[in-house]
Amino acid sequence: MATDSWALAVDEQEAAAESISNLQLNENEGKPKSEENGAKREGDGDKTEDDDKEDKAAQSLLNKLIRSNLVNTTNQVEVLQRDPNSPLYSVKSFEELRLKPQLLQGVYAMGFNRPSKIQENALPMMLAEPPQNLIAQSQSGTGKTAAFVLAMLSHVDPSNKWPQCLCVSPTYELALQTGKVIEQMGQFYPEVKLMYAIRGNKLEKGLKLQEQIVIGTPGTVLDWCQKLKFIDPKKIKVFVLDEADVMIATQGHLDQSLRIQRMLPKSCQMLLFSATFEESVWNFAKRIVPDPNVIKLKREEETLDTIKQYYVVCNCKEEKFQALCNIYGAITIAQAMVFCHTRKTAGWLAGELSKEGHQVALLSGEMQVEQRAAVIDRFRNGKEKVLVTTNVCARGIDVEQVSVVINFDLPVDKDGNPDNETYLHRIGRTGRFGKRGLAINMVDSKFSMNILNRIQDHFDKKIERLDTDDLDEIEKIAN
Ligand SMILES: Nc1ncnc2c1ncn2[C@@H]1O[C@H](COP(=O)(O)OP(=O)(O)OP(=O)(O)O)[C@@H](O)[C@H]1O
Repeated sequence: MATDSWALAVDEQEAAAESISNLQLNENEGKPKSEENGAKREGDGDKTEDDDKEDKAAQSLLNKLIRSNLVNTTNQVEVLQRDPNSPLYSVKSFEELRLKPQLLQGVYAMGFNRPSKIQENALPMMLAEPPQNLIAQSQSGTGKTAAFVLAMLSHVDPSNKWPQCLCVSPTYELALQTGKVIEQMGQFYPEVKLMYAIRGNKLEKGLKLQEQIVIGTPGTVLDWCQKLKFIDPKKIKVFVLDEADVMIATQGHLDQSLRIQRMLPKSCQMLLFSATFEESVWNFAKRIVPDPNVIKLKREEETLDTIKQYYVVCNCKEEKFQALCNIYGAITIAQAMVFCHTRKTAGWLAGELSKEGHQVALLSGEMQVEQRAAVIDRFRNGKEKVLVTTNVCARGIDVEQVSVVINFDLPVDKDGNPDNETYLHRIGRTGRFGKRGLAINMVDSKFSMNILNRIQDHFDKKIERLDTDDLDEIEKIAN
């Protein structure tokens, strides 16, 4: 069915366009000119680099908003020291870091008992004297933000009433989130003040900032350093560039970040963080951070080993819905995620499931990031038992407790080929959890049967046929 890939492409563009225009609508209010270069041309259909950046930024924000704790990993941290002869320090407790008591109190008040894997190595390096430069990469949720926030707070001298730490984030919303962490961790250290260099924060001409830490987006930070001179860049001791992979997706941000970096003194400590580390990020990182120490933490791989996979053959979406109802009638499902191609199908399906008495949450492309986070949060807290979504909305979101995943439509890319990566991400689990899961794929045409076969071949894992009219057979899959 050729319309499948077309529908997906349309849905993706539609969703991207809307989430972007939502973000951009907000962003353009009172925004300095220098940051308006990312505006999307309405209706041009093609995804631009800026759209990708907004996708990434939105995803990163979503992850932050819904994350309640640290992502654990069994992988080992890889450390490349600038000076291989100097001893490699790592710490197993926050006490070993000899933090200021007010900061230690802040760390514990946040519920942190011990450093995360990345923090074990990154914190001693960042807190060392003389200061060391660092490039660190690890997946979202592994404790990078908390690490550099602690480093910034440790390095400021509160008796000096001028900016000493500068942190740049790719978007207004991400800057606010990081700001919140600074405020939380510094809650017992009220002498240290924070200023947001973000759109809408208009200061009087000629003002000199007294706050020791400034967090903002590259355009505004650059203006404040260069044009408006609210900040004297020569007095900056610590420069943090967060979410480098999101940052470089926009040419403007990349240039602005480099221009900020060039205004800083040679002695300034440069720190750069990224969730991913493709070639482009690495090239950018090396330009921002001279003589770096490098810390990398590999992402935990997902696997299909503990997942039982089935497929159901149907003729149309109504039959697929009926099959879904039969499955629900036969086995107890604590929580399920159902993926559809288009927002229209997702909306329709959520409506039908509600009519059947299911508590359904719908994640849809027209929702703002905060609304999406609220839906995911409710679902994670068990307020709804079924989450119906399109792939665009749920990409990158981990809802680990879900034991059943239903592909109401199989994942295909824009050319109509199987999207194996998305398939794995939807139903796979990281080895560590090892929880058994159930995946049910709905097939409704020769096209989708072919996609299913290719996915099966790709992973070399059998996907069994399931007859949803046979209640006994369905019951067996639950065991
Ligand atoms: N040492 C720790 N112990 C317990 N929880 C922690 C620790 N460090 C961070 N956290 C918590 O873990 C979550 C993820 O941490 P953090 O936001 O620093 O990760 P991150 O790698 O910066 O993620 P992202 O790339 O999404 O910003 C947060 O809720 C944070 O409060």
